[in-house]
Amino acid sequence: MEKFVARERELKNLEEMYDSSKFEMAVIYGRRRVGKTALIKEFIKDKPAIYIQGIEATKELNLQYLSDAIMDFANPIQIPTSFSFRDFKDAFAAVENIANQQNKKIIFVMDEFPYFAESAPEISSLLQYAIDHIYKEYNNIMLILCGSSMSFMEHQVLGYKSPLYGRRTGQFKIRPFNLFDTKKMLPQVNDEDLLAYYGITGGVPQYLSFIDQKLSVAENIQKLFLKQNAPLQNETNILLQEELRKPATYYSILVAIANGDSKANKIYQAIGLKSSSQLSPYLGKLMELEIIERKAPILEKNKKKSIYVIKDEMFKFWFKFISGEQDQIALGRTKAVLEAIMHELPRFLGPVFEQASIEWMWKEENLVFDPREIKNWWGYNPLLKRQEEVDLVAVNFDNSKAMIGECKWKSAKKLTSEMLTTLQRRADLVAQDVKVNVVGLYFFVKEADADFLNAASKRGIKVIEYSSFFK
Ligand SMILES: Nc1ncnc2c1ncn2[C@@H]1O[C@H](COP(=O)(O)OP(=O)(O)OP(=O)(O)O)[C@@H](O)[C@H]1O
Repeated sequence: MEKFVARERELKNLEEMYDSSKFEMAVIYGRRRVGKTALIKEFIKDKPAIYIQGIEATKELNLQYLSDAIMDFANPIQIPTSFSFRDFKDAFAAVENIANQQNKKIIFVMDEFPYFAESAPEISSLLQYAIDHIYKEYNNIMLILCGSSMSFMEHQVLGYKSPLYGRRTGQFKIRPFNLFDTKKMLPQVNDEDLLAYYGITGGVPQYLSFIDQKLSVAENIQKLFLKQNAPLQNETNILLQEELRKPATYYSILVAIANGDSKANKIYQAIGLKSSSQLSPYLGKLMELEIIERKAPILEKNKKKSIYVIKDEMFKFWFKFISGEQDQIALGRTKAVLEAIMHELPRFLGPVFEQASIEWMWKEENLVFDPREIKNWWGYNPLLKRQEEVDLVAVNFDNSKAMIGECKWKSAKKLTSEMLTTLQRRADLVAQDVKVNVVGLYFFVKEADADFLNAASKRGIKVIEYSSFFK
């Protein structure tokens, strides 16, 4: 693996758990390829740890591998034998015996926990027994359960119906990298290309690890999606198949959303379902997996105003540029496909830049107030008789104040003073609609020239150039 980067907060919290004088149980979960195992390996690398990964196999084989891991830890130089514990109960008890013998706190990691539970459904109850009657008595075990089946981890491990409910002392939902962590992974890439890679991969560490920093963006797109056996050519299908029973229906829903159907009543019609209530379980599941999200304008209470959009950036890129071209790609006719992607890419990066600007705002310390929420806003402008949108609205703790921002991923010469007027007009519209006092206007741009900076400054609008994000 490349050099491990980011995850500072998670590592610090895990360290604190390890240093405590009590039994601790951390639950780590998140999307596939997001770096759960990498985080665990980094955390345990210089600590006494029994690490075992569940596999899609029988109970006997999972127990055998667990037994091997425990015996290896207890006696690393022993010649391998085929000893196996009688059952998981004995294996869990043995972990405690070893910790007691060695007289130190040990970490016991069960990675891919859902595979253990599939092969041996009693495992959660047996683990609960071990925690309540053994581990909590001696306080020298830190247990880590990890899994990428998010629904399994959320319902069967964290949920109140699980025997393990209430045992965890720390919970870590691992998310893709933001722009700033993405930069740590691709330090040699220039900032402009960085935004493209962030947009294409959604900051998922494994996808970032496929990027060759010496190649151009076009060459990397070719390498990741278009070449024969390209690692992401079929990744969305693989993920849908792994997580869902009826991937075909989900696939059609994603195609509909990617084509611009954002309301439930449009989506169910587009895919031939009978009603929007038939659609809801599918949408629910896709939201749980964080592939799509339901969006509403900031501070909007009326649920009817919400729309569905693809949240996972890699899915967004794939459904926009790859899904319709699979036949061409299979035939190796990728030149025109790549040309079309590169032509559309700046537009695709518009919303990515909005997201990056929001992340800048969350991290910036010298704002007029600390935001409680930062989101888009959209609504009807009665004077212009049309819908208007604002890229970024940040509100303070009691929703009384707002900062308003517009984001433009365009070269300096395409910026005009009308754009500043539009921002001011829209800020007034937001102020009226959500009853806030606007205390700051921001214009986020790729780059700006002196004329634009002057014009903005005269109107009290702060211009934030993309290059300053990293200072
Ligand atoms: N913090 C990190 N720093 C550098 N590279 C990372 C980091 N996290 C993940 N990676 C890269 O991403 C790859 C995938 O990560 P990992 O296998 O840990 O993901 P996972 O969430 O356990 O995935 P899965 O659920 O699919 O097994 C790693 O092999 C590594 O190349």
